[in-house]
Amino acid sequence: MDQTSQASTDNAAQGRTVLRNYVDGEFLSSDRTFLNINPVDGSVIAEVSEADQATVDRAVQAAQRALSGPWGKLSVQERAAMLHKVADGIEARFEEFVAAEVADTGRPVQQARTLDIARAVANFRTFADLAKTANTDLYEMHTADGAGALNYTVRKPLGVVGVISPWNLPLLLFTWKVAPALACGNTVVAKPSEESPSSATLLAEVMRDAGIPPGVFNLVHGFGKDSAGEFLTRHPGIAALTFTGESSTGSTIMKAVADGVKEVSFELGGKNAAVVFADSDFDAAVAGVMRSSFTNAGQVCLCSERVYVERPIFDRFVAAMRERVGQLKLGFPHEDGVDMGPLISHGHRDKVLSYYRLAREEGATVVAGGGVPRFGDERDQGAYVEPTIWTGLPDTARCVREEIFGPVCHIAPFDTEDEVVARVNDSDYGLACALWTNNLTRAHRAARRIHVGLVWVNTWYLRDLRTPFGGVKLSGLGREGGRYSLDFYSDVSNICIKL
Ligand SMILES: NC(=O)C1=CN([C@@H]2O[C@H](COP(=O)(O)OP(=O)(O)OC[C@H]3O[C@@H](n4cnc5c(N)ncnc54)[C@H](O)[C@@H]3O)[C@@H](O)[C@H]2O)C=CC1
Ligand SMILES: O=C(O)/C=C/C=C(\O)C(=O)O
Repeated sequence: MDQTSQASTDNAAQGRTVLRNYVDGEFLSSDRTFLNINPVDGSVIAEVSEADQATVDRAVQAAQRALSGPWGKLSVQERAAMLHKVADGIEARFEEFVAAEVADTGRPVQQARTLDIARAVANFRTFADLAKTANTDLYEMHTADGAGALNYTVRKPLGVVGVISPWNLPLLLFTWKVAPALACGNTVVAKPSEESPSSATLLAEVMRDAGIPPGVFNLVHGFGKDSAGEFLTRHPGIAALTFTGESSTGSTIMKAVADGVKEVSFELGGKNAAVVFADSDFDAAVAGVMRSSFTNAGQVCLCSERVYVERPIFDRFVAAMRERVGQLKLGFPHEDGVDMGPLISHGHRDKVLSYYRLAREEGATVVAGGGVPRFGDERDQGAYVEPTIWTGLPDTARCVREEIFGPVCHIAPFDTEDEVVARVNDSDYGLACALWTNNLTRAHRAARRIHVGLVWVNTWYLRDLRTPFGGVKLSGLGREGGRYSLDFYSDVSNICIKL
């Protein structure tokens, strides 16, 4: 039997916290729960109420009703003001959000502060302001009678938007979709990853306290198949579905929404390259590739798992990377100077370790890492792996072609720009690429030839939220960011007036 309450959490019989769903302005628990595990030491953080089909139905119906309630009558300026209140609410409880994100993922506290939670605030502020200041198109046209006509476009909400997000940057990616969806006047039913439900549950409290009307933001917890994820994607009441996660999940979701011809926006996997030319600033390139390979234990879709280095500097580059990887500090999230936490789960660690084994079978030279660190304390029950560097694999190796999503890169030499561009493009994925060179002409030329959605030159993961973000090939469909988000989360209608 479902129970409603004003509190996002409850206590289970064992004294554990239970995270609840948030539907139509009420926190809802269910009989069926799953465990939320801390990947630092394998301990239980909380139980999570899994939303069943009836709960998802209730959430979608509430979201549909809310479209014609007070929310639907707000001006874009009023909506934007409410989203700024949500951002204020996150800031007011900043350290609680940091703690929630750190508990679910084991990431360094410093990263949660400077990247994850800070970006969640920025997502709400940015899309509130963009929606408020967005312009629309105007086309004057000639008509036979000489009087002419005016065409202008208006943006209307799509309706109920389904949001499904992953565990790697939990609140950042959740709010990257929820914020623009709301800014455009939609209502939302959102499912965070089953691996990282805590920060989204806190966000529901912030939404309520900021005065977001009941039904406008609904949170459902659960898994994908036969659970809240699939119930949401198959629901006839949603108008559009936005998803970040694995490419194969994107494909499954696309089939699920096909019958209803729903709009989709997908940010999917990557097998991104970093290319280091001999004319680059060597130290900056080493530092940049360290970041792009090992940030968040390699669990960012933008991370570089393929590194190509021009042959004259190849040996020196590999040696510098080996030295730097040896200095990375793996540890507890709260430790001073910690660089890397565990992977998200033991399940994901099994996957990453299977590639560590495969690399050896495929003939890799293991330059650094390749195994599981031993700490001699509770972290040995956690999901840590060693940051790892390989060399010596052919471009056909599975470890060079498949997304691993861990702290690992393969470094290979190259001889010419044409050759490296072809090798970078020889991938089923096309999300991001980082180029390191001091030759500006080459940077522009290569950047245009590389078939990805995002190219960084002499930097990596430098984000301006107004820019288009997304990938080609198996890496995604559509673009979000700035006006691209406004376009996706709105129905753009043309109004033609004969003068
Ligand atoms: N941004 C990225 O590129 C990400 C890539 N991954 C990769 O994917 C692998 C699997 O990780 P998962 O967390 O299982 O990713 P996933 O793509 O299966 O899960 C992402 C989200 O989709 C939901 N989901 C899964 N199957 C679904 C379905 N059939 N219908 C509706 N929703 C569904 C999940 O519950 C979660 O909220 C990882 O080992 C990693 O390699 C994982 C997370 C993010
Ligand atoms: O900064 C962003 O908007 C997104 C970053 C990372 C991902 O999308 C991902 O890892 O999936």
